[in-house]
Amino acid sequence: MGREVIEAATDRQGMEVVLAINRTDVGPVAGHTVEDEAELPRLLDDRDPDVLVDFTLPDPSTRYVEACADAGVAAVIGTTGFSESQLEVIADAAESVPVLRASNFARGVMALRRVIREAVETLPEYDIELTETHHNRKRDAPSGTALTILDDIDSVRDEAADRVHGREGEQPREDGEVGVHARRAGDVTGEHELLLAGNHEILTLTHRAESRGVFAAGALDAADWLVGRPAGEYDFEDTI
Ligand SMILES: NC(=O)C1=CN([C@@H]2O[C@H](COP(=O)(O)OP(=O)(O)OC[C@H]3O[C@@H](n4cnc5c(N)ncnc54)[C@H](OP(=O)(O)O)[C@@H]3O)[C@@H](O)[C@H]2O)C=CC1
Ligand SMILES: O=C(O)C1=N[C@H](C(=O)O)C[C@H](O)C1
Repeated sequence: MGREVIEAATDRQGMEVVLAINRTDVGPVAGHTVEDEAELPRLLDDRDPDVLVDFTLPDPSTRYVEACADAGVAAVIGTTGFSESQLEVIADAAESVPVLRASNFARGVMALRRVIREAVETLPEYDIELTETHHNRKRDAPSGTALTILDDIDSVRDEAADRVHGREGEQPREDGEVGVHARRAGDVTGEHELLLAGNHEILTLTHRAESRGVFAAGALDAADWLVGRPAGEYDFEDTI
């Protein structure tokens, strides 16, 4: 994703890449020298970017957002898989600078989330199963988007659902539970499908990302929107 973001930002009118970092030396990307992430605090002071866009892992991501808070730089976070304590670090940073975190920067997923909330409210008694499919290199499961969708479901139901991750052996479905299934295969960019079933009918709502460019474009839209906002935590939905 880092590569996608650097390339998209380089091509975008009105945007300038003043700094690119990575853990390992990967050579130049889109003509930009990629520098050592250990140098981030100094580089933020020297280059003075308006905003940092991060797609890495939870541990580096929280270190980067702390560095942004110290340097007064806004942060867009696309990384997924944070623990509760790491989310607290992000919330602390957001007391000093604007921070926008989203598990999925595809606009179609923003629309999917709205439709899912509507469908779950309209069909309160229906069984729900959520399936996500990603490439075989993805580390976190279920995906960040799946967790966001599960929170969306809880937000419109009277009670938080029991999340049942896969099923094995004697495990009949309980009322109100939501089955969650993570598939990892090949080069799949990212698919999320919510199935609602009951009353002799089935409704499936699916989003399929066809290229990682869609996430980079959304993250840059978010970056553009975030610059100049007051300190605080923001969501991709706030940008619409
Ligand atoms: N919000 C959204 O729309 C999207 C979110 N994502 C999320 O973005 C994240 C990154 O995804 P993706 O680009 O596919 O993952 P990759 O594994 O391809 O890249 C991870 C990056 O993090 C770096 N990294 C790994 N470990 C460390 C470390 N300990 N310290 C510093 N840097 C480290 C890697 O550096 P190195 O090159 O040295 O290995 C690499 O640049 C994931 O959490 C994914 O779920 C992905 C797509 C869309
Ligand atoms: O790791 C990925 O690739 C993706 N991760 C995000 C997630 O965990 O939801 C978003 C997208 O589905 C691609």
